[in-house]
Amino acid sequence: MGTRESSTASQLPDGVRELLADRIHDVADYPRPGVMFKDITPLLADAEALCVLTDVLAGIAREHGATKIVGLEARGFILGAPTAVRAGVGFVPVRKAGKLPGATLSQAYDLEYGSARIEVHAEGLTEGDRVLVVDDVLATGGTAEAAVQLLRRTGAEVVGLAVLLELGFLEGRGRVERALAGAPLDALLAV
Ligand SMILES: O=P(O)(O)OC[C@H]1O[C@H](OP(=O)(O)OP(=O)(O)O)[C@H](O)[C@@H]1O
Ligand SMILES: Nc1ncnc2[nH]cnc12
Repeated sequence: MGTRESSTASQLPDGVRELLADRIHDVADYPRPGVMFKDITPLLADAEALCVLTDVLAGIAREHGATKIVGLEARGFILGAPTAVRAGVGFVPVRKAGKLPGATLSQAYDLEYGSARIEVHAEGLTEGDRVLVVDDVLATGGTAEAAVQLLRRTGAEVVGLAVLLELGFLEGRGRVERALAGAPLDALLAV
């Protein structure tokens, strides 16, 4: 995968950028013609890369004083849960509609390739929680924007969003930064 430097302040230790970037593979025309899908499964399958990625994300969580990690279904769960363990905080899932058993708050959004609705348990977060949102890819920013808006409605403070990879050409950063209202957006890699 060809990458440029992230436009965030995230400083990756020597060699880590390559370790991660080399294990994200391009898949053309998936899931729709015209989409270049960024497949993170080779990275997940590599013990060293997964461990390093989790450590970097946990470092961001500590830096921001996060008390909870929120992962966005589904790939955000894979990265978010081990990050929470490493950071010593709890994990809260934001799920696609209809998957959570309790009372939920809900938010609709558009994707690069479709539209969807996300939900969180209404009592999963409360005032006083400091939330770091974790996901794999920032594309159009629709998912992250909706997640930040949804999480604010719980009363929690969103202290940042951390993603493995930002697709800069889709220009999602602006809308997400507006939603974050000053909280940092850390993208470890950007193309
Ligand atoms: O910035 P956006 O344009 O909103 O796109 C980014 C989102 O799209 C992908 O999730 P997807 O909804 O495809 O679900 P998955 O993780 O379940 O595959 C990705 O994991 C992000 O959550
Ligand atoms: N091009 C892409 N690759 C991987 N995940 C995505 N989520 C939205 N767009 C994506």
